[in-house]
Amino acid sequence: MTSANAPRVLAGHGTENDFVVLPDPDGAVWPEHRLDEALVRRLCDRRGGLGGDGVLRLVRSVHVPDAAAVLGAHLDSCEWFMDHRNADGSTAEMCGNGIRLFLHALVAEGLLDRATCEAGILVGTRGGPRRVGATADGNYWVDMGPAREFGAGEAGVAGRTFAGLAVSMGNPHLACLTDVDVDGLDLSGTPSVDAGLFPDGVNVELVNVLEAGAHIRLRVVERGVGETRSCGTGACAAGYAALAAAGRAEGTVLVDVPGGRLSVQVTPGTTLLTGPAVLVAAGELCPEWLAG
Ligand SMILES: N[C@@H](CCC[C@H](N)C(=O)O)C(=O)O
Repeated sequence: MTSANAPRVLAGHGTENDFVVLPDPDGAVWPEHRLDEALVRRLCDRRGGLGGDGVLRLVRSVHVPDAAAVLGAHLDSCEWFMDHRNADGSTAEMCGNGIRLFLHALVAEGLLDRATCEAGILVGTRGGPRRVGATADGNYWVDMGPAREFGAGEAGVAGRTFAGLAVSMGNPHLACLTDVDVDGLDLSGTPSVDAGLFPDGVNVELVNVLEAGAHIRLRVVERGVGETRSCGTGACAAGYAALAAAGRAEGTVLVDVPGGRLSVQVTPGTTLLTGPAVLVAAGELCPEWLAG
């Protein structure tokens, strides 16, 4: 079934952190008022909608009203803007798995050529510009900027209290290194955290160190979503915390998540996240469903 008025849609994931992708290069298909919180929730609904941890709109920065404010002098160097929404309809500053899928989808949709993608481009996000590109082996890397510590906190999860490091990757994280086997935890609830330290909410990572400063396993409860099978910014925050716990300010950490494996390279100046991006389907949204 095809219809002239049916918006194009793709579905994909990065280490099984999955997204509904809406191509909207000229901002004409999904103006802000149309892609509202309620529609994002419906799209991400795993039974009544397509299902996903969030939505990524592929749009040129000039068509995003608040892009100039967040990108400033970088507006001209960021042709594209990753308009990310969490499954509950809220916006986030950054999404490490989403931005790799964003680049992959730009190429798949013919909006960016492969050579430019391999060289890397600057993408606008609500957390500022981020450089992202493809690796020779078909993965994607993103320069996430430096991890910034902003205190120590605790998370109440599954009837236990976990101590953690508050780390900003543009968005807020509490990375909790623990000896408790994270695979055995019930993460169906919302973690309790200090609202003073996290006034805008927080993503909580529960982390087992497999090899000090080199290899970790994590599970994550994301702000605006709940438990997901991966979180790119969370992997960076947890990698940074694992290195700090090993007394190091730099290094490369392998991060195992329920949905696969990511690599996080930390230097004093930046954080490089590398991992896969997968498109699963492409088609169109049914006007009848949209009108419902
Ligand atoms: N899954 C993402 C992070 C998405 C945003 C997060 N839920 C927040 O609200 O900060 C990632 O891969 O980084």
